[in-house]
Amino acid sequence: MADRKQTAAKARPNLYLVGFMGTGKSTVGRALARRLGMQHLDSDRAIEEAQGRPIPDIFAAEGEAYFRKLEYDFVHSGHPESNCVVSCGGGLVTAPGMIEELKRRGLVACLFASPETILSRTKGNANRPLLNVADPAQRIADLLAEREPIYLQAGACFYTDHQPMVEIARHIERYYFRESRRLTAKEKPR
Ligand SMILES: Nc1ncnc2c1ncn2[C@@H]1O[C@H](COP(=O)(O)OP(=O)(O)O)[C@@H](O)[C@H]1O
Ligand SMILES: O=C(O)C1=C[C@@H](OP(=O)(O)O)[C@@H](O)[C@H](O)C1
Ligand SMILES: [Mg+2]
Repeated sequence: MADRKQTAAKARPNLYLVGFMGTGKSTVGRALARRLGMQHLDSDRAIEEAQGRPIPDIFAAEGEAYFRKLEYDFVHSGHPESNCVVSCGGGLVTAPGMIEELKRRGLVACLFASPETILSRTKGNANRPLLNVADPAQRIADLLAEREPIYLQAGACFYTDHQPMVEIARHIERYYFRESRRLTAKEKPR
């Protein structure tokens, strides 16, 4: 019986959190993993650990395209197939084919916030090289305009403005329970 329970636990699909910088993917992902009893991974942290250097250094030395290649490798071969809540870096789903790959591997929740909220949540933090510019508000507006169509088709949408993190985690947890049951039922042979 204990064995059967363990086997069932092993089959839980990954939950990927995607969305723009500052929407709360890393923070909410940690809380969600605790609630769901799953491992938490952050693509940014995994890349930094594997590279032995922080993201701004990778961008400065190697450029953004190289960082996107590291994200590609993380998704395709750098993380477990199941049982994980994965907080993705904000640009990870913008490369062609990445959304499809995440959806093939699990469930995808996309977090949203207004440009004002994004600015207030990211200002004063130098760890996001794309926002280390003279006018971060303008950069946020430009990047959002470019990326929003991609985020809108990336997965189930969750709005985070004026929402306590615990509420966001609860909403996504409900989505995960509902959709993972549906997935498991679909996979069961008739
Ligand atoms: N719903 C929220 N309400 C208030 N602050 C938040 C919320 N979500 C995230 N934050 C804060 O915003 C900052 C960025 O969050 P983070 O999880 O790093 O975002 P992301 O990984 O999407 O870039 C952190 O300081 C975090 O505590
Ligand atoms: O949106 C992006 O292109 C990026 C988002 C960052 O992660 P967060 O979304 O967790 O800030 C990090 O991967 C890198 O600075 C690039
Ligand atoms: Mg993050």
